[in-house]
Amino acid sequence: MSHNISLTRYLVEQQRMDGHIPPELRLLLEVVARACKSISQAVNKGALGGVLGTAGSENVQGEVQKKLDIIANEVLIEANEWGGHLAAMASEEMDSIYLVPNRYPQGEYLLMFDPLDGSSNIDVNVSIGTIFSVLKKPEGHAGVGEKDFLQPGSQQVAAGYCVYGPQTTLVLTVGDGVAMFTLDREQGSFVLTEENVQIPEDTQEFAINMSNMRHWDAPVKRYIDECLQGKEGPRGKDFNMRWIASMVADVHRILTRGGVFMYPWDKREPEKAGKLRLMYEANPMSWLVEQAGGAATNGRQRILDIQPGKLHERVSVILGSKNEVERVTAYHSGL
Ligand SMILES: O=P(O)(O)OC[C@H]1O[C@](O)(COP(=O)(O)O)[C@@H](O)[C@@H]1O
Ligand SMILES: [Mg+2]
Ligand SMILES: [Mg+2]
Repeated sequence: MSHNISLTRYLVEQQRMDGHIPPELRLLLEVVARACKSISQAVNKGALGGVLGTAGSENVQGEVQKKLDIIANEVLIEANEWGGHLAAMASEEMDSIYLVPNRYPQGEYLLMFDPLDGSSNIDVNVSIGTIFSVLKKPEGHAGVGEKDFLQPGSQQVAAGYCVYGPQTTLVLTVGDGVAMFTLDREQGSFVLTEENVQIPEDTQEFAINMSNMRHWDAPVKRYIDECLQGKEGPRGKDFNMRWIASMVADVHRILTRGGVFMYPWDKREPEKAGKLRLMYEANPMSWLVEQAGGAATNGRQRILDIQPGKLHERVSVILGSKNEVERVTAYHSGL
């Protein structure tokens, strides 16, 4: 593989190949990438740029917003609203959908994002990221409303994330495998560094917030308990554990070397299906993981098959190496 293929060239080639992606989608993804580049600059400046700390406000889910949550949200909106490819956007940080203003050309795509994932890691200089997902506006009616966004993840036409870590890496799928692009700061462009990413089917590494153990449901307890028994237990092998608390960084590790990630339903807030958001976190990550040969379920059902009931819907998430995800899912049906 040549290491000089820019994101633009990769997308142009995807567009040419059997018309894999339409030109409007290619341009939209380039704008998202440009916004990520700009968020990456802000992240890099840290205290020097005055971007650390809280903003003194709360988002729609009652979470305290960090300055960077708001900055990243604004960067994504400003970059995308005038391009002519979008009908509307939705974000973890906004109560309702954002319609492209009338003064700008209207498009046929819907963009969803978690502008800054891993907010608790911003101030401690640990990897954070942006997660995004693109749907097509359903045909047959004028205008756009929240209902248009309520499509299962299997309808996504593009999904990806950008992780701001020791390197800034953009990871993308348009339904033809997963590709990774590293930001070359001297050139100012994302360069293809990994194609056809594959997650190994087996793993000896799990990611879960162990402090919630006493609140989990029996199938998750059983799975983790068996992992912890290591060589002496029913699994017959030792397991390692990682928990970064930025989903974007945990998923990036899994796409790089395998593993299983879980943020299951728990008893702390039993009325919520989970902590993570279906539209901005679970759907895009699940599609990437499936495209890399892994699996993603909520314990009972494939995440990409879930019909969302509302924009800010939450979901229980188990994703990563196929055999482990299948095992945890089987435990949920009592097997
Ligand atoms: O602090 P906890 O409960 O372990 O939660 C960590 C999880 O919360 C999240 O940070 C939620 O994302 P936001 O920072 O976008 O709210 C995930 O990225 C991560 O997996
Ligand atoms: Mg998040
Ligand atoms: Mg967020």
